[in-house]
Amino acid sequence: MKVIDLRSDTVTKPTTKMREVMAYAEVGDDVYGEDPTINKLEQKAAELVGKEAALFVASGTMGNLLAVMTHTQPGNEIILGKNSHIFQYEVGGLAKLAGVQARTLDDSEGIFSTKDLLSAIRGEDIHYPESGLVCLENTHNKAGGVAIPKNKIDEISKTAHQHNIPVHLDGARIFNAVTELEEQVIDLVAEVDSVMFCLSKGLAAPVGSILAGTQEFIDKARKNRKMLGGGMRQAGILAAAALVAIEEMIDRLALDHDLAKKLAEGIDSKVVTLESVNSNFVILKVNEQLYDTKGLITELDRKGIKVSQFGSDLLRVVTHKDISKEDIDRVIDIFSEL
Ligand SMILES: Cc1ncc(COP(=O)(O)O)c(CN[C@H](C(=O)O)[C@H](C)O)c1O
Repeated sequence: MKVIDLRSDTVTKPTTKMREVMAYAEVGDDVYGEDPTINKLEQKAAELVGKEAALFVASGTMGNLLAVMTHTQPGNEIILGKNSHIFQYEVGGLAKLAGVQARTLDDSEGIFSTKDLLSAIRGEDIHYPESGLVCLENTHNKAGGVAIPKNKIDEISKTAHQHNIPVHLDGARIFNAVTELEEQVIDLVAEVDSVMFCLSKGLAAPVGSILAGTQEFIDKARKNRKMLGGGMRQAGILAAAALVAIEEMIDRLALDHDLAKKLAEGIDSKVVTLESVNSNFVILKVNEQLYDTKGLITELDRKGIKVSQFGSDLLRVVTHKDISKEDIDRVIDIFSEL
């Protein structure tokens, strides 16, 4: 039976073209800055998001950790959403490895308010840590893949900058955000100081993310990456696939969003109701009178459908390039039969 894997867009497999270019990639020792394919990727990625420089890293988590480490000093307090990926799902790296404490704000709608930000920014007081960084996320995972409009990103960034605090954007799915908002990515990230975006999710590269910012910031982040053991040698093999990801896989994200909408509109089931659909995320609420959520996930898995648990009675369904229209039709049928 064919498995329809809707757990996440992290499961995307590289395209045939990615595998071909990986095989013939021109490589060198990237620790010495001599991998031509990495250099080309970092230059193109920086241009793509309108920043001075960019760094190829192993994962989105590493990119976010490097941003926190590089913007802050140990002992700083960083301000971020209580539902942010950096706070919820990055293993406490900001405390253990960056030595900062988290000040969380309500980002249930995908971003916190300027009012809440102002109340969290530390003033001068002998008792206070310094507010060292503000982190945002777009699209926002725990808010259901919601895209945050430019004006909200800019408003928070402006307020942070008025208090000399830098802003990092966790843009793991920033290209899903621009697809949803029909914005240019350069405009959407213009006011943030650093942005991380994932190559290995909707863009389907096998590995990696990009961290972009000023040249000075990226030079420091590169050194921090080396300290974390993230200096890579002939990484052009991975960069070749990443170049295909940014050159060819951004425009097709609209297809994933269309399939998410198709699923949301087609769901007609006694066991789940539609909670939300944003970008490539569909959130379903389980009727716990009929199924407990974990039991339903197991039953779906038995039928060849993989989904994620997203809350006590919520499922997350994420569409991506390896999901077809026919797959979505089958998922709708299976839910209607349950
Ligand atoms: C907003 C955001 N920022 C960062 C990351 C981390 O990226 P990786 O470290 O997995 O490459 C993720 C991954 N998200 C993954 C998923 O959604 O399946 C899991 C939860 O880690 C993310 O959603």
